[in-house]
Amino acid sequence: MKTVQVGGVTFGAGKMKICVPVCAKTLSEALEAVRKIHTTPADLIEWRLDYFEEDILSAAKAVFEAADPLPVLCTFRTKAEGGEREIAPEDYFALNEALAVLGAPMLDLELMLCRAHEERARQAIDALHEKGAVLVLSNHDFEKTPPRAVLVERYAQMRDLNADLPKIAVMPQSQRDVMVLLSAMTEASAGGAPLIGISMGELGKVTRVRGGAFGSVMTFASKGKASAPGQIDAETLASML
Ligand SMILES: O=C1C[C@@](O)(C(=O)O)C[C@@H](O)[C@@H]1O
Repeated sequence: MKTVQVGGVTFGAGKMKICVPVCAKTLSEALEAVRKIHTTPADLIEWRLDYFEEDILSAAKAVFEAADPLPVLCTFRTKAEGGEREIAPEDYFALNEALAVLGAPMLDLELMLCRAHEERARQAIDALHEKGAVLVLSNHDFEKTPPRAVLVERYAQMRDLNADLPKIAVMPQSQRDVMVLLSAMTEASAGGAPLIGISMGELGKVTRVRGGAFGSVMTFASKGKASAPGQIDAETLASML
């Protein structure tokens, strides 16, 4: 498998990397959450910016420094894709560019927002890469699992937009849906291209543990507040992996 390096973390080599989200409203809550994550086997931290109620850019350096040596994935998850807050598209791209300037090691941009504002998105993506940030392009469906061909096509669109790590998280309604996601991941990662795939909820838990066998290089686990249905506690997941 091709690898993607972020600080001391090599995605695509060895086991799936464990990412633990921080869903804090204030900087002091975020620092406390980061401290707790350091006691877990997490490989990296996701800072969910849509939960944060203080000034993101003023807090960013303190969060990155507290997390060190773990890299931080900065994610503003929009309401449309299951997040806490709305944001105007220009503010969204500008925020991500500013975070890259401040040294964010990894950033998550949503595929649908990027496609709806493609020219602006490509400009932002180039700017993030110029600053050395690793880009996760993501897509979520908290209701259902779209057909396999749609999922494969979305992974391809993410690669076309220069994603380093394309990511899809969808909700299964049946066991078959879990297999639809795994099958789409297998096709989209053929040839060794790394990606991330998650089937959420109870039914999908198997993908959070065994997704690595189907091309997934990262899995999300919880410490305290989970950021999505089906997330497994970080220590438990590490022992399962
Ligand atoms: O995209 C994802 C994956 C996720 O939704 C999950 O299912 O674990 C959790 C989110 O915090 C993250 O941004």
